[in-house]
Amino acid sequence: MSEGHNAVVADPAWAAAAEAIVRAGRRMDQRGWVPATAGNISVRLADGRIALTRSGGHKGFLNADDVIEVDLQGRPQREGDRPSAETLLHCQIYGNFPAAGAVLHGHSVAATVLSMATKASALYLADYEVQKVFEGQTTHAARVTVPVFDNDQDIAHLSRSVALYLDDMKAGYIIRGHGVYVWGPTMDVALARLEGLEFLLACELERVKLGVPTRIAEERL
Ligand SMILES: CSC[C@@H](O)[C@@H](O)C(=O)COP(=O)(O)O
Ligand SMILES: [Zn+2]
Repeated sequence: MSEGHNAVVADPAWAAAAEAIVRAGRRMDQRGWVPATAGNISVRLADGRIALTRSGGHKGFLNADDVIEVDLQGRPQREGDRPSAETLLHCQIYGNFPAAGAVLHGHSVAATVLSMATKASALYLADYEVQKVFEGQTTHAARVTVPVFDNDQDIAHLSRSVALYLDDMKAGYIIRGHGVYVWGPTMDVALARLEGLEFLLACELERVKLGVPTRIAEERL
């Protein structure tokens, strides 16, 4: 169990992680991806500690004290700390991907609306140059699958559905009517992937609104 994190000066690695989370929250808020108190953000430090947002705060107005430590099972490391409601989804990503260093969750309009406009269990992104922001993607001439899971307030139950597909995810995943989860080896990479995914979902939403053909879902939106 670590000391409290108010004395961040004494722990530069923790201070850097908290600062990365605060900056990411501001960025996500500027883009309209974390309305009200939506969203959660975490970083895994080199020593394995997980820094995560407290539950219930506005992610655009975070400060270092809004970032708390949890272990890989999601247990807060300081008595009284209330971690994100979706802590288990962060821990699942860190447990599954040893190289994951940051996890981002947002509630954009595009992710929310597109995932509610179909009952399909995946959305597809194809023919876009920006797909290359995702891991292993080298060309627009490909189709990137983004799994969609039905929303569930039982996060342990939801995580068991996610677990079945986690190894094959190139661009993160979507929870229906809720939002996206994206990760990367560093906060900068995770933010770039989130920005790429949100850009592509926004493009698809525009196409649906224009009534032009799209390959976003295998059934018609
Ligand atoms: C505005 S309600 C959103 C929450 O239910 C949840 O989905 C969320 O993203 C934020 O929860 P939090 O507990 O602050 O991490
Ligand atoms: Zn959420």
